[in-house]
This record gives sequence, structure tokens and C-alpha cells, in this order.
Amino acid sequence: MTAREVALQALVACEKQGAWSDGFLKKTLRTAGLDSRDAALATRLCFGVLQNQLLLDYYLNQLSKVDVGKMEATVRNSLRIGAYQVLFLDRIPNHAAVSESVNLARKGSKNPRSAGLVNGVLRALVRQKDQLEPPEDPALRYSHPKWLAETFICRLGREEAEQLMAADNDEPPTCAQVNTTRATAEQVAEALRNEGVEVKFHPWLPDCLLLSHTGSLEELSAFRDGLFYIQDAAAKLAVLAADLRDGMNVLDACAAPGGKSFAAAIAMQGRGRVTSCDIHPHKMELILAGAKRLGLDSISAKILDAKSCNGEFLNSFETVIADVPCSGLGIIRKKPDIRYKDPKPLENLPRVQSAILENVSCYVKPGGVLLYATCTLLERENEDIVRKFLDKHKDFTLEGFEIPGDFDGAKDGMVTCWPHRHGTDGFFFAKLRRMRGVYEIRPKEGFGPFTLGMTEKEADTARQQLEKSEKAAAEVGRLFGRYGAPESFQLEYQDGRLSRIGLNRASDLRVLYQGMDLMRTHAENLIPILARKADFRCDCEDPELGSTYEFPELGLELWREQVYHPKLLDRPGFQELIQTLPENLEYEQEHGWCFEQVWVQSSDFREQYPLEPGPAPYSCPTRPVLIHHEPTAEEVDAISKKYGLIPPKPSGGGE
Ligand SMILES: C[S@@+](CC[C@H](N)C(=O)[O-])C[C@H]1O[C@@H](n2cnc3c(N)ncnc32)[C@H](O)[C@@H]1O
Repeated sequence: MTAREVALQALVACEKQGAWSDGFLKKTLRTAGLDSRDAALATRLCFGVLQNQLLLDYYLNQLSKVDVGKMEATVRNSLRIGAYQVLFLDRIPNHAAVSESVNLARKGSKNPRSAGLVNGVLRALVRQKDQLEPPEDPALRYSHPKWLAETFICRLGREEAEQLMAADNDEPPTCAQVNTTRATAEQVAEALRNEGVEVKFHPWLPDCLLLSHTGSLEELSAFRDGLFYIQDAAAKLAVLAADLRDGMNVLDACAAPGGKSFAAAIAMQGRGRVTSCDIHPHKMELILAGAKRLGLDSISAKILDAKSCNGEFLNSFETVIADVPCSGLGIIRKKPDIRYKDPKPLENLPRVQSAILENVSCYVKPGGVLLYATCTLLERENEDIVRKFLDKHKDFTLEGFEIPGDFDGAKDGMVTCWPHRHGTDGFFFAKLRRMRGVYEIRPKEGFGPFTLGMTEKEADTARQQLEKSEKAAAEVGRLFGRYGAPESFQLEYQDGRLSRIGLNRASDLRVLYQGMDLMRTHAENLIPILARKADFRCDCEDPELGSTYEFPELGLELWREQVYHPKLLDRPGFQELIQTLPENLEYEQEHGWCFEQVWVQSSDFREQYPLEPGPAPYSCPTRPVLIHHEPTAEEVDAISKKYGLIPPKPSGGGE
């Protein structure tokens, strides 16, 4: 078979059988016996046509009397292969491009007139190519179906969407992730260079090498020796966000072919356990063969449907990775034909993704991490799934993370990687922390297992019950690098009866009041909402800049160590503070934007120690500006969305 015949066969198979270009091409190349130059040409022709298919058809239709869409698949694709060479490949002479395509049509079509048609259209293309005007419509220009181009434009604006679609048609880098259980990045780079591979270190991702001139990867001894595996930088980042540590028990719920499992096992340097599950039995071998090649004995594989509950896994893993099946529209660079798939069946994916996330969330130990990931850029499969999940599951919250590279959203726990911005695949991941405790405050009564007025003995009994689960949580916390006993309730007594119940902020605790997270909602959003429920007093003349807030009718008190409010950015004193040391801003925000302690207390406490409003910080004239208006439904909704909360139910009357 010739290179062009291989390309034609792959293109026709993509159209007719819905085969994946990369998989089918690799398989055909293996049997076709082409040398490396011809194999590269076949690949370029197949990918080049798919990357530019709509644009090629647009030009061909201007020159052909027969609509390209109505031609026999072999003839259509012979024409596209020829047109691609004429328009995009400088090194192939036009006459060769034309005559080779005529041969393809002659051999492949039953219609004796096909060869003549291909000859006529391609010769016209050669004559007129310099006069052809590129289409205005970006969907045609970058060969993306209209619905997808519109989705990208809607999200990014036209200019940036065009950059994304252009990047989708670029060649992706070959990223090798170093198996650091076997060798360092430098050692692997040297081994590869000795085999004639061109190697660069990834500009921002450690232990990642960018390869070119590899030939067949499988034949490299560095590959056979398990020194690396192939994985895009974005997919590796997702695993890094989970912050895996030695000794963890990790579940990869949708694991095949195993990339995230390998990254997880390597991140733990083999000192942990990874259970890699997939629904398809035939894919087990991919995971096992990869793990064996890389020498990662900590990986075991299991056939399992991530949508249905496996009792043995309940509350069992410090980290669960849900790299769910998705539309794959972030990896168009690697699978150029994925964009042409029928969009209708894709609409069902969010249902499957939600079902998987819902089910595997039960496998996370309290205090552990649930990582949701996709290789798509559609919000309905990404942010929307996560938000819907968080609305329903008060025991999970987004958690920020640190990763290499410059990614918006990392601090808030959700990242989208973009081919045109980051040079990675299009990828999405969100890190969710399962809370060790979620406590809804009972106004004037208590929270958690404690009730105001309890005797010390009763409170002790309640605490002992709690300590059992705290012990297990401490173990999970230890694995995540949080040493010591988890923060627990602070109890204060008056006349032998419980009079104050307090809790400190912790990454795995949540205190709610009517669905609002009292220690994760920014104070400037939280206070106005609480103010519509009850009057408050605070320790500052400016009611937006208090450190302690008391809501006597609720028996509730909130405290923060520092005070941060966006309006402080205008104040000279605050400006001076952050200009002296820019890290100060982060510190003030960390310690002052949200409350750090919640107390439920009896009224006696503040009667004895009333709050005295002091001057506002940063030596500015005080101008109370807190508006005691009822937030509108839209305001409440916006805040709830921002923090992944269920909007508080409107309380019945009396307000
Ligand atoms: C995006 S891929 C996973 C890629 C893999 N994590 C990696 O990094 O190499 C999604 C995988 O989910 C599997 N899958 C689809 N539905 C599933 C289900 N209900 N339960 C478990 N696995 C499923 C598919 O077979 C596919 O291998």
C-alpha cells in the first residue's frame, strides 16, 4: 500500500464506520509496511484533511459541478487528499498531488468517470488557488462544525475562539512523563537522545519531556524499559492538583488506558495503593500492561461500573479520581475527527457524568479528595456538573490547589486548560474536599452534637462519640500532611452548663446556616444576608469592617482575626501595607475575608462583655456604608452560585 492509500483508507473508515482516525491509522500503518517517511506522509495527509475538511470542501464545491457531500466516499476523500496537498503542502509538486489523487479515485471507485472528475476539479484548483478567498465564517475557516464554533465564540468571544480553533488544528507536542520511580528526567532525556530522539524539557512542568523525531515510540528502549509514559501536561496537572502523598489509598474510577493511575502511583513513588477500574473488560489489559512496563506494582485493576455502588469501596479512599467519559472536544489536536461526531448523543453525557460523580463520591473517606476531570471544554460537562453536585452535597467543597504553570481558577479549585493559552490539551479538573464534618447551626440552641444548657457530663458524652470519627479523620488529615488532632469544638460553661459552643475554620469542616457556609463566604457577602435575618452588633464603627459580629436573636457570633474588605484597597494605610510586602494582601485576605470562628452562645455572654465599636482600621474617616437592605433574589442567587451553595429558602413572613 502507498502512503496515500493508507490515508484514504483511514479517512473513509472514519466516515463510514465512525472509526477513530488515530487508532485506525496506527493499526493500518502497522500492517501496511511503509517506511518511516511514507508513514509520516500518510499521517500528515489523514490528519491534514480532517483538520481542514470543511474548508477543503468549501473550496472544492466552488470548482465542482457535483456537490462534494453527494460524492462516493472514496472519490470525496481522494479529492480532499489532493486539495490538501495543493493548498497546504509546499514540498509536493502540484502535478504529483493531482495524478496521485486521480489514481486513488480510479482504483477505489466503481464509477469509471470518477477519475476524470477528480482530475478536472484538482486541475482547476491548481489554476485558481491564488484567487481563492478564505471564508469569512470562522467555523468554515477553521473547519469546526457550526454548533461547536458558536459554543466557543459564545464562551470566549470571536477573537479568542478563533485562536482556540486555530490551535485545535496545530500538531500537539509529544509529552513524555518521566517515571521518577526508575530514573530522573535528566537520565531519561539522555537515554532518549542516545536513541536519536530530539528532547526538550517542558517549559513549566517538571519531569515532563517534549519529544520529536521519535519514530515508533514502542520501539525505543527507553520506552520498553518503562522510563516514561505518554501523557499531556494538562492530564498530569490534574493528578498533581489532588496532592497525593505516600501511603494513600487511591481509586481511579474510570481508569483505562491508565494515564492518571500511572501518574498517581508515580506521585506516591510506589508507596501507596491505586485501584484502577474501568467498565470495559478489554481495557484492563491496557492498564495492566502499562503498569507492568513502568514497574508500578502498587496498581491493581478491576472491572467496575462507576455508576453503580460497590459496597466494599464505601468511605475507603483518601483520593478518588473521576476522569469521566466525555465528548473529548479538548483533544481535537490529537483526534481531529472528534469534532465531526454527531452532537446529539453528546447531550446525554452530563447525565452519565453526574451519575458517576454522585456514586464515586461515596467512596471518598471523610476528609479526603474527589477529583473530577474531563478532556472537554463544554461547560455543561465541566463546571455545570461540579456546581450541580456541590448544590446537592453540602459535605463537599471546592478546594484551591497549587500547580505548576499559570492557571486561572487553581486558587478556587477549578481549572480549565486551553490549547491556545497553555499549549496543552483542552482539559478541565476540579478538586473537591469531602468534609469531615458539616454542622448546621441551630439558632440559640447549639450545633453539632452540642446543645446550650447541657451539663458537663452530657457534653463529655457527646464529645466522646465525636472523637471516634475524629480519630479516623486525623489519620486522613495526617496523610494529607495536616499533622496533629483535627480542630475540635470549643466548649465554655457557666454555672456548670454549656453556654458557648465554638468551632474554628478548617479545610475539612463546614458550618452552615440556612445553607450558607459561614466560614467560606466572603464577609461582605455574608453579613448583609444575615442582617436581613436578624439585627447585629460588631466591634467596629464601620459595620463592614468588624472583626467580631454578634447576632443576638440567633445567639450567633462570628469572628475573624484580620479584617479584609475590597474597599480597603482604596485606603492609603492599606495600600502602604500591601506595597511594603505584596504577600500582605494574600495574608489579609486569607485571615480576614471569611470568618474563622463560629460561636453559638447564650445571651448572657455578650451581656457581660458587650461589643464596643472601635475605630475602623487603616486610619480612615469612618463612613458606615453597610446597607441594611434586603438582598434581592438575584443577589442571593449570585452569591450562592459563587460559593456553590443552595440559596437560602425565603423565610415565611415577619422580615
Ligand atoms: C477519559 S477516559 C479515562 C482516561 C484515563 N483516566 C487516563 O488518564 O488514561 C474515560 C474512561 O472511562 C471508561 N468508562 C466509561 N463509562 C464508565 C463507567 N460507567 N464506569 C467506569 N468506567 C467507565 C471508559 O472506558 C474510558 O476508558
